[in-house]
Amino acid sequence: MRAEPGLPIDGCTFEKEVIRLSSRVISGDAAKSSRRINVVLRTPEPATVSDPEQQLGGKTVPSQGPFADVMKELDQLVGLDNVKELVYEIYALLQIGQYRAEAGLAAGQQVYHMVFKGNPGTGKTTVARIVAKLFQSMGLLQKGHLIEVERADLVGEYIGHTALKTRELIKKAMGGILFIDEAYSLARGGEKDFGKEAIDTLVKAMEDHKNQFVLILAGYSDEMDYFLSTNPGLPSRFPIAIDFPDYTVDQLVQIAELMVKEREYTLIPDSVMRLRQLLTAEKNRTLTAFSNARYVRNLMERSIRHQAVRLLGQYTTTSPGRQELMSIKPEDMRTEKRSIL
Ligand SMILES: Nc1ncnc2c1ncn2[C@@H]1O[C@H](COP(=O)(O)OP(=O)(O)OP(=O)(O)O)[C@@H](O)[C@H]1O
Repeated sequence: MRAEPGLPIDGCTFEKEVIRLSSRVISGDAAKSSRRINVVLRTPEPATVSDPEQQLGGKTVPSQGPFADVMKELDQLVGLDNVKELVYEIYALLQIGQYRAEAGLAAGQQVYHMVFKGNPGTGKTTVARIVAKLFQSMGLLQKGHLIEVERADLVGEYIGHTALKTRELIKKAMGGILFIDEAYSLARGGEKDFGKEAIDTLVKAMEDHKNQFVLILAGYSDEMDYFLSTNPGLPSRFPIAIDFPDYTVDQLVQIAELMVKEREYTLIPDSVMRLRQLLTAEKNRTLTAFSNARYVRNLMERSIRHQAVRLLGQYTTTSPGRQELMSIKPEDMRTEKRSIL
């Protein structure tokens, strides 16, 4: 993937004061910057009477165009109300920013680097991918792709190697989002570790390539809080922090139903009951490391395999009917990892 030059902007900048993010907003030096930038804003068409509308977290947003498609994708995610509200606020900010620019009013620059905090499988990567597309459709990012990396991708083996590897990935992320999973591990070895070199290179790139890419640091809540508290220069550079709480059993059941529906399967009522039992037991068993929707996805994929084996055993001379082919039964839902595939 080739790096693209800077983001096109068109005299539209925004005041930090305009945004009130429901998730935590950390005021910072970067956010205080009042330097004017040129941004071509492809702000979504305002909703009109002839323009059918859709809802996002109870708010009305346009239902046509690329922006609308991404909003639809976001709205289909189960729960995540804080994320949906935040996205609506960014949308509102851009919309009003455009009206302000048209009215000749000044505006400050907004910084969109973020911290995503939560356990595995709580939707951090999924949301980051949607945010990338959303920012592209809003004209904030040129390409809207996501480069997902972890410590091993950034940190090298000798002096200078880390800066080289990190710069290479930043280059790939230009026009999109650089998503660093388990970002706290960059501070693992303290001052002498090469992880420190990766952090310094990232901070420099955030200065040198303002508005050309968005950096998202993701990881467990406690570890991320500790990481940010031990790197005092960092919090002010990440004005948006979003918590991804563990899903409830009800939400996980909804997610499971969505996942099987996408594959044209259904959970019969007894299977939903079995799923509830399994989820409750698993949540109690792994208090801290429960992998949420990822656990559900693995369980559903395993159940689909078990259903195939069951059906093949049952139907030796005839083929199963449509209903049988679609139904996941309680006996298909087993937690052990053993599998034929
Ligand atoms: N709210 C949701 N609604 C529907 N599906 C979801 C939701 N959250 C997560 N998923 C699905 O669960 C799976 C895991 O999600 P994702 O990879 O985004 O989690 P994560 O927080 O990034 O996990 P990790 O930290 O382990 O990488 C994906 O298949 C994703 O589509």
